[in-house]
Amino acid sequence: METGSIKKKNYAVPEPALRRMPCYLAYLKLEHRKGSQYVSSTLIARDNGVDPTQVTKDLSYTGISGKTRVGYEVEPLIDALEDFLGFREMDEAYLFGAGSLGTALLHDHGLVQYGLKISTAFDVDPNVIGKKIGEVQIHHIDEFIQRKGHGVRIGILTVPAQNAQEAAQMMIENGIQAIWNFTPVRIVVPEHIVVQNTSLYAHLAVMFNRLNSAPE
Ligand SMILES: NC(=O)c1ccc[n+]([C@@H]2O[C@H](COP(=O)([O-])OP(=O)(O)OC[C@H]3O[C@@H](n4cnc5c(N)ncnc54)[C@H](O)[C@@H]3O)[C@@H](O)[C@H]2O)c1
Repeated sequence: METGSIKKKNYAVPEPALRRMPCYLAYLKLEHRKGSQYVSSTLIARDNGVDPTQVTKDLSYTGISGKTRVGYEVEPLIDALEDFLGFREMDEAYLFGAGSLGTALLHDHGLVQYGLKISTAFDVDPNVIGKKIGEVQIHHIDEFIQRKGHGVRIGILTVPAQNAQEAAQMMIENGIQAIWNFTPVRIVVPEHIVVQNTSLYAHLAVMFNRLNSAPE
């Protein structure tokens, strides 16, 4: 794996396609483990609940196309998807707020497989500063400000909602260019800053709604 900067910009690719690609990737890895050498777009479509033409279109962004009758060669497609999604380059991130969610993310081994390594965590609580969670040391937020210019461009925001905007501002002022925002606050940032909002609860709300409106 290379260490690198924030992944190549693939802005031309629609977001729904980008969201489907990690699912195809996980599926292809399972197929690879089962010993499959080729897999058809029809099969990928069926097993992922997507239309086959959609699968072909989504996968065409990687530059790989299927062969008539046999479909896609599994291994090269895995490589192409991982390259395309930037999962093979390792980006370094700082985590802000090492509380209950921050700790869970620090314990997650999956992030590294997807090209994100949390190297340091920052907090304001004297009870956690100086401790280690997994391999990651927790420092006082002031140390981040002193580190300005150290080249880390990704920040994971897991502070309480009431501190989110202020923390985001401080992150940006000190070189963070992309914020993975787990707080429920829609933080206001300059246009050039990348923000990705993520909420487990939004999906939970959808699940409850679907469950409660399902026909008897
Ligand atoms: N997106 C999701 O699915 C999801 C799930 C759970 C929680 N959350 C949100 O994540 C955030 C954290 O939740 P939690 O349960 O881990 O809270 P928590 O109270 O356990 O942890 C928050 C941590 O942030 C620290 N902190 C406060 N101000 C800070 C600052 N300015 N800089 C750095 N650290 C600071 C606190 O000391 C604490 O350690 C909340 O905004 C919560 O709403 C989102």
